[in-house]
Amino acid sequence: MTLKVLIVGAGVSGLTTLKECLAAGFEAIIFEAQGHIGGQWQYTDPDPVTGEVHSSIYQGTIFNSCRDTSSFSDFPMDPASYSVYTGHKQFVQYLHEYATFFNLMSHIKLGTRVMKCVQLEGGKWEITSSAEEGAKTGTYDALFACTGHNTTPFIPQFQGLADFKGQFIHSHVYRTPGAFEGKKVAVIGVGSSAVDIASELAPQAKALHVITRKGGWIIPRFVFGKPVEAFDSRFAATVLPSAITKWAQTKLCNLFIGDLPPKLKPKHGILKANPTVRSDFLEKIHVGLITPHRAGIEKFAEKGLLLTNGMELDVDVIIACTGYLIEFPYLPEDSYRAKKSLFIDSPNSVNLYELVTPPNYQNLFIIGILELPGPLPPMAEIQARWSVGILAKKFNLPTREQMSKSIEQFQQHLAKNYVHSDRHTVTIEPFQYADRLLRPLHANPSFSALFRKIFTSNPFRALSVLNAVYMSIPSSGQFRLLGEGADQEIAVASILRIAKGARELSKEEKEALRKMREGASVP
Ligand SMILES: NC(=O)C1=CN([C@@H]2O[C@H](COP(=O)(O)OP(=O)(O)OC[C@H]3O[C@@H](n4cnc5c(N)ncnc54)[C@H](OP(=O)(O)O)[C@@H]3O)[C@@H](O)[C@H]2O)C=CC1
Repeated sequence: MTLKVLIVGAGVSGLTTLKECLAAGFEAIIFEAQGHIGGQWQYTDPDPVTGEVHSSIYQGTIFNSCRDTSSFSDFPMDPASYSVYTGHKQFVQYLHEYATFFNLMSHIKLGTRVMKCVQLEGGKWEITSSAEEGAKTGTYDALFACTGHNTTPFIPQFQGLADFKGQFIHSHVYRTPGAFEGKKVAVIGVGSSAVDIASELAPQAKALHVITRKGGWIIPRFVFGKPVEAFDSRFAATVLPSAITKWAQTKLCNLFIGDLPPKLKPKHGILKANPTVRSDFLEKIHVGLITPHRAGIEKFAEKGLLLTNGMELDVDVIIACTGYLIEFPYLPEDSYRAKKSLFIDSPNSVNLYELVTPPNYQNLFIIGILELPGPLPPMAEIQARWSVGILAKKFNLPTREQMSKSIEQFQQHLAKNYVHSDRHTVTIEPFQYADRLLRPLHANPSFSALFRKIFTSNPFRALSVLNAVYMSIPSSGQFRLLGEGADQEIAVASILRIAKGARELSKEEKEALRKMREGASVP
């Protein structure tokens, strides 16, 4: 019997989930509330009447990971069309190309908002949705929630917020720098939103303050002319002892960016917090355009802020870049939220086995709620393949008790290895996580499996692939080389082209894509 599957959201996670579901022969459909695909990555202007915005993307958003690592594993981004780091417009264009190439659009119902999902006895999901033609209810065998975790702004309960007479916004609604020209601005936080927004506003603002409690490592996009990820590798992440890798990464960072400004220099090590990527932020501090403050917020006052170090800031605008709440309003809350974490007490702690599926509900998969030093799209794709593998009975989930134990161990791991914060409740180490999820599909690119290929296929090519997978920039084709769902032709061609640094798709890639389009693309 064909499984009937509903996917909520047509962003990065929803599109790749749809593609995997169709490839497995499921009857799958996406319900997307907006009138377009792209999810968060589709920039939207504020509503002219209410001022509300859908996406958290601002005009200046540039992908934090580079083109060669960020594509889905079987659909490379052509360097002839895409820049080394893509802006949001280019990335949405890529998502459109992906959806067209894999014939996904006819399986997407735009303008359809999922309102409520209830699990029925026996495990099916009853879904209530609303669209222009009215509300509808349907029943599905499995449900994928792919609406991301950067939608609901997290605004801490700042004391005195109502007393502030200036403008207060969350980064979620920030779009362009123009409106802040000549203003005195305070930005709270030092995550990607804070660092991007501060860097955009600083040249035009009268004063630009950045307030951070813990400081942070700010990693440049380019190091010695290459994307910073070119200095990462599967070898460094999975073969070298982690102490050596961390030492080398810290040395490289220090060498390249110099000593961090004291107000920014964190006590924690380089990968103990989610990384923030931006090349010009430190420069803007060094030339006096941005003033960092190492303090918390004591309270808001009529004319600005009182910081916990006793400093008073007189400002016109305060932008809280304080992150987002993990929230799925259409799901039962106990299907994803941890009741109370023993290790990190945060509303963002989740009760999901492998950060995907809850032990207490069946056939529910949440794709794409991850934080990682690297790109989300290939990881969301792996989560989708893993979930589809479960539904297709390629392997079984462990027992409920085992899943709960594993969630507890993951929480312990977070508490031990990351700064305790609402930001670090879904943080993963990408290679280890990817391999764990791909292992039951026999698709993890292990050294031994790739090494064996030297004796069973063209040895020179197999050696080049092994070398590229372990020593080169971590491109996502490595996840399509083996096992269930493998597509060797496109995977090998794109891995080798990316390792070479060629400036356009290779002939082999074009040929592999042509064959996929003509024969193998999903219906
Ligand atoms: N270009 C891109 O690709 C972009 C990607 N993103 C992504 O979006 C996600 C969200 O990023 P972002 O919006 O920056 O949020 P983050 O959760 O990453 O950062 C929140 C920041 O706010 C601070 N903060 C939270 N609460 C308080 C408080 N009460 N007082 C003072 N400071 C506080 C945190 O400090 P502390 O550490 O002390 O808790 C942290 O510095 C991330 O995954 C990020 O990578 C965002 C923007 C651009």
